[in-house]
Amino acid sequence: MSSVNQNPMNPNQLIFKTYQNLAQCIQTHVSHFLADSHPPSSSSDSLSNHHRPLFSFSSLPSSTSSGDLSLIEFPQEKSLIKLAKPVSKEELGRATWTFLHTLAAQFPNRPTRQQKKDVKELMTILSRLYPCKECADHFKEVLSANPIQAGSQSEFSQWLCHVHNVVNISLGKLVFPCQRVDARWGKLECRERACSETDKQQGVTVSDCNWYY
Ligand SMILES: Cc1cc2nc3c(=O)[nH]c(=O)nc-3n(C[C@H](O)[C@H](O)[C@H](O)COP(=O)(O)OP(=O)(O)OC[C@H]3O[C@@H](n4cnc5c(N)ncnc54)[C@H](O)[C@@H]3O)c2cc1C
Repeated sequence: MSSVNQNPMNPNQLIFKTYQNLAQCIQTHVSHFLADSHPPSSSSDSLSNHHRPLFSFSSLPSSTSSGDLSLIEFPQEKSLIKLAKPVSKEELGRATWTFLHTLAAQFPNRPTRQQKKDVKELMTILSRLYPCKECADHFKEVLSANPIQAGSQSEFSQWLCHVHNVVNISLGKLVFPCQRVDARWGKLECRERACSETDKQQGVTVSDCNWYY
């Protein structure tokens, strides 16, 4: 006896069967996707699973170690991305003062003419480009009443402490004791390049030769 199908499908049945297979296929993929969207129990599992979607909202961690910041983990990238949220005037101010006082703490004891010019320009540019307009305008006035002094590291850090205090006073904040500025803003933990032979011959200190260019 031949094994040929004795009941061949008519064209309508064939089309119906094809759609049925297609629907089943889609259903299978969707259920795999949903299963993948739930985070696995260990972080190593999550990193080795290459079929996970890049991220899905259902897999967002409910809380993070960074307090109120919302973070999305990209398992394959092993990186954290902060969801954008507006930066407050206070946060911006603290970050900028941190940058400026840290810069002043690293400033050379014997700055070159170029370095003195650079910090002066930096302050002027800051007073023009500072992202908070009212702060920038106020800082312009502060600078014109208190011209920058950057003849040495201590001169620059004391001047900066003074202008920060001018801003503090205008905001009704406490005045910082500038004799304590070195205790508050110490040296930066950063790998330093070795001094060249010329630097050493000229008696340039390690902290200063990192600055010479
Ligand atoms: C150039 C500039 C201009 C600004 N202008 C304005 C403005 O017009 N209006 C406004 O609302 N905000 C302004 N801000 C922001 C404001 O100065 C503060 O940064 C913000 O209010 C947050 O204050 P804070 O109390 O957390 O400490 P911050 O003043 O940000 O100080 C940060 C830290 O620095 C230390 N510190 C404080 N004073 C001194 C000092 N004199 N010397 C050394 N270290 C010090 C303290 O440990 C303090 O915690 C300005 C910021 C900058 C950088």
